Amino acid sequence: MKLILGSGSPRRKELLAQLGIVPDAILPPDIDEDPRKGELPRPYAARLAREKAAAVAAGEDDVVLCADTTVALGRRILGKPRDAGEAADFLTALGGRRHQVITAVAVRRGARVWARESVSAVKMKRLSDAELNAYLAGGEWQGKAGGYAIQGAAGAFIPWISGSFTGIVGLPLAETAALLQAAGWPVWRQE
Ligand SMILES: Cc1cn([C@H]2C[C@H](O)[C@@H](COP(=O)(O)OP(=O)(O)OP(=O)(O)O)O2)c(=O)[nH]c1=O
Repeated sequence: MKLILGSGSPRRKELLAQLGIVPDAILPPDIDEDPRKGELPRPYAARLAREKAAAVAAGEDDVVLCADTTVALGRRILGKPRDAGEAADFLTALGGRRHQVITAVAVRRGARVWARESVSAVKMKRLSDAELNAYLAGGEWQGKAGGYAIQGAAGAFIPWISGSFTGIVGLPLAETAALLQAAGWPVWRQE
């Protein structure tokens, strides 16, 4: 039995390492991440996590772990910005309001799938032009849902959250540990 992390996200590898887990392989999935027409953020994240888990090639007895993080502003899905201009639009829309961060996790072993979602609320302050421009120039928005990373400089823009910090960063560890255990992966084995 191998553990395959189906993710190219360095955050997910690091969060897994917090549990002392080092995957046997890292195989980033390649799927279409376009939302369907009218699709709501939570079902969208849940669908993507499952599709990622299905797309990773693995042996019958291997455990595949995948996740998807989506930022939701009401019914609107904010994915990874295409460029700095889109990141600026996202951050301007998020500033001064509360939004949700959904991370869906899917664990697959053979044909069986265990899945859960973690939903957190995040308040971002309204950004001044100087804050926005400096943040964009720093490049941390790249590859991050909603165009920010709470674990970096954008932590200074976030006075309040309710939910799971690890979920916002990309892999909710409470849910992940429970799903891995359910799939038969010994999370708490003693060395
Ligand atoms: C909101 C937020 C997102 N993120 C990141 C986590 C994810 O890597 C990314 C959302 O994109 P995802 O599509 O969930 O993941 P990914 O494309 O990085 O990797 P893969 O599909 O191969 O697993 O945003 C942060 O690092 N910090 C944050 O505060």
